[in-house]
Amino acid sequence: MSGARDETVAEALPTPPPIMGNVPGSYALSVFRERHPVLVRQVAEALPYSPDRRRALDRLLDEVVRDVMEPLEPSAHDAAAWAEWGRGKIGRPYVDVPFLWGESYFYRKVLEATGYFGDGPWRGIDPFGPMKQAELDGPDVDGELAALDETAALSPAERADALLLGSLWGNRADLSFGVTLTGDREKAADLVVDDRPLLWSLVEAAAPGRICLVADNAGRELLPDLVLADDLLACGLAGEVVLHVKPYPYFVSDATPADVLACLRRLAAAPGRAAEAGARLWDAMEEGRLTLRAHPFACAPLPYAEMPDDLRAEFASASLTVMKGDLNYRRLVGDRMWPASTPFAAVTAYFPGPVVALRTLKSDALVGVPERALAELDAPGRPWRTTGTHAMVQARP
Ligand SMILES: O=P(O)(O)OC[C@@]1(O)O[C@H](CO)[C@@H](O)[C@@H]1O
Repeated sequence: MSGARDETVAEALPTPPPIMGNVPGSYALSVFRERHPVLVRQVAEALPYSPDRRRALDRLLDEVVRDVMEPLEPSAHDAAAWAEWGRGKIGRPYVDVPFLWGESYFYRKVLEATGYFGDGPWRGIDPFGPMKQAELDGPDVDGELAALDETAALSPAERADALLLGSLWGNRADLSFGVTLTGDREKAADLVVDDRPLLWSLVEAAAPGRICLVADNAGRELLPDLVLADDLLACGLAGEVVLHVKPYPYFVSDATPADVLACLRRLAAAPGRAAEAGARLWDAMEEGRLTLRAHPFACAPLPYAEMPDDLRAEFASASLTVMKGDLNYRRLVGDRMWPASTPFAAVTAYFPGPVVALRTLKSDALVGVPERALAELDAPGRPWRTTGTHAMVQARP
């Protein structure tokens, strides 16, 4: 696809309005009204915060319930950046600004309340750490890692595909490395779009390429992401995997460098093939074949179309960028009210290289689904766009 043609396609697309939180009955409104207050209470209970932090969390709860975005403390290291991004937004209700923006700001305010960037003892303490740790220690993970041993019976192509599906469904956070072909067929049936053939042709054509894997959640999603990265490196489909994570805690479970290390340790401590993968990944990090990035833009309230030049150059130099999860999908397509049949290639034409989205559907942003498929999905009258029951693999060369 030539760059010139991409721009023409992009220009031809009318840009729909952003998804907002102030639409009665919408998923976005429920996030602000129901999810955020609960989350603030959960964070407050997860650690023995000192009285000053508890008061700050109470104030945040009040802010969320009153629904007015208050400014960051002027002393915050990033106060100026947020004031600039938030021009015309701060002071308004969370629900009256674009959904992506309001949510992002809320997570920044959680870190302010818990003192994550402050000078006190809570500096650098992940407020979502206890939840992440509980997930990683949970009994399900043992079973999921043990199931990796079943991949020994598969051909390299079957194994790569099974691990890809494990990584994809890991985004639902109830992943399973159920790698039997029956399991794969069941999972494939819930794929709203399945561009796996294009994905693998891109990977193979560039092998051993440099693959950027833009991670989403820690724990039970990051483990299968790492296992997939290991397989790509081990079978020579990738010469280098660049794993992009968040520089600091975000959207509850988003992966940070500390979470990557926790997952590597979890793999190394497991029996069987999981431990072997963990050992290879450890070596790959030491040798620079698996590298970590934690770019500040990963926590910016902005779509990828507005990414800074250094990140653009990074993605441009990759043979493929894989975007994991719902939030990355929203940022990739701009979190707008696209008619769902709008072509994925047209919406992502701005992206500086081949790109694949691996995502379970957990919010309203949706493109690239043909009208007929939409009608079939809508027919039973059950929600499918925001429940995580369906997934998609969308690729653009
Ligand atoms: O990126 P993930 O983990 O797949 O999904 C994150 C997400 O579903 O959680 C939010 C609800 O708080 C949504 O706005 C958002 O898209």
